[in-house]
Amino acid sequence: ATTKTSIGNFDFENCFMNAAGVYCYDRNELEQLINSQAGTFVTKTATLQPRPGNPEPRYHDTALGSINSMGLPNLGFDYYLDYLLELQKTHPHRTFFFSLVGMSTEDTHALLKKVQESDFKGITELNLSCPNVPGKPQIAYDLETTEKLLADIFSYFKKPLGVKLPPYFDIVHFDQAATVFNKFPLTFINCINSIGNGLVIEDESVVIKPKNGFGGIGGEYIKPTALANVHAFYQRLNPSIKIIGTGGVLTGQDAFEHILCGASMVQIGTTLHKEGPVAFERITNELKDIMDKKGYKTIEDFRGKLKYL
Ligand SMILES: O=C(O)c1[nH]c(=O)[nH]c(=O)c1I
Repeated sequence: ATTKTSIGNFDFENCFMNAAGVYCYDRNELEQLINSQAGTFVTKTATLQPRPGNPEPRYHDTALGSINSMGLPNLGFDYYLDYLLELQKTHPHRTFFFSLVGMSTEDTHALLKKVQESDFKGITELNLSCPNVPGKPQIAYDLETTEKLLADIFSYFKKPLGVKLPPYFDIVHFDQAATVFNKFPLTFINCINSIGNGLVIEDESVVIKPKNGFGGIGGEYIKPTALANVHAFYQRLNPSIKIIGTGGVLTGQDAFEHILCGASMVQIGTTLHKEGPVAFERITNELKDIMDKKGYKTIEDFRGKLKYL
């Protein structure tokens, strides 16, 4: 079996990659992803200026997953663009993802105009779902603002673009959100970001410093919500808008379920943070074993074919 995939006009040797924020802060980490079994990588979400992020401790692993309130720490847009342009020379046949978001609507447009005018040939992931910048809402929970933002963006942005979404929890919200996304030539949507503003307690205390311990939840806790978001949008979106499945992937079986729900690419966050880039080899082999046992040669043989009772 092969776990290769495609998104838009891009082909990838493997349908696994990191989730933005994990193992993608600088050149050192990104190089490790390039040299791993991952099919591609996405950068840490970049802002116009570098950001130190929230006070530490701001990330904590638990038995069932993780909680984080990083606060968008990153080395700034130019650092990541420079590296991505360098990779276009050293790895001309590979396509990478550039995650970004502005701290204001104006900044978001400034960033995307810089990408549009640059020689960047990869895929842009606009993060509409950061839950950890105090005072800043998760943009994609405001569908009116999201529609206006996408309408303005697509008036000038002509390169491949997808959006990173927070989890939705109401069928009516799936309907309303899909109606908005279907209006635009999106290359993909990525479901889901961490479940925002959870609380993890050990003994009598929170485990992270920012926001009195409130942070985005990842790992085993979130797979049912992640699968539901992947499948809800798979059922509702134009087939031209691919779906990246993120959330709760620990094993090949978890990845199989994301693809069964409609995902064309699977991102790994918490498990990558805990295990390191070798996780890509393990999970890829586990998925290939499942496919071989079931007689599936490619992921297209079962993608989206979730059975109902
Ligand atoms: O706190 C973060 O940096 C962060 N953390 C997340 O869990 N998701 C996000 O999109 C972001 I931008």
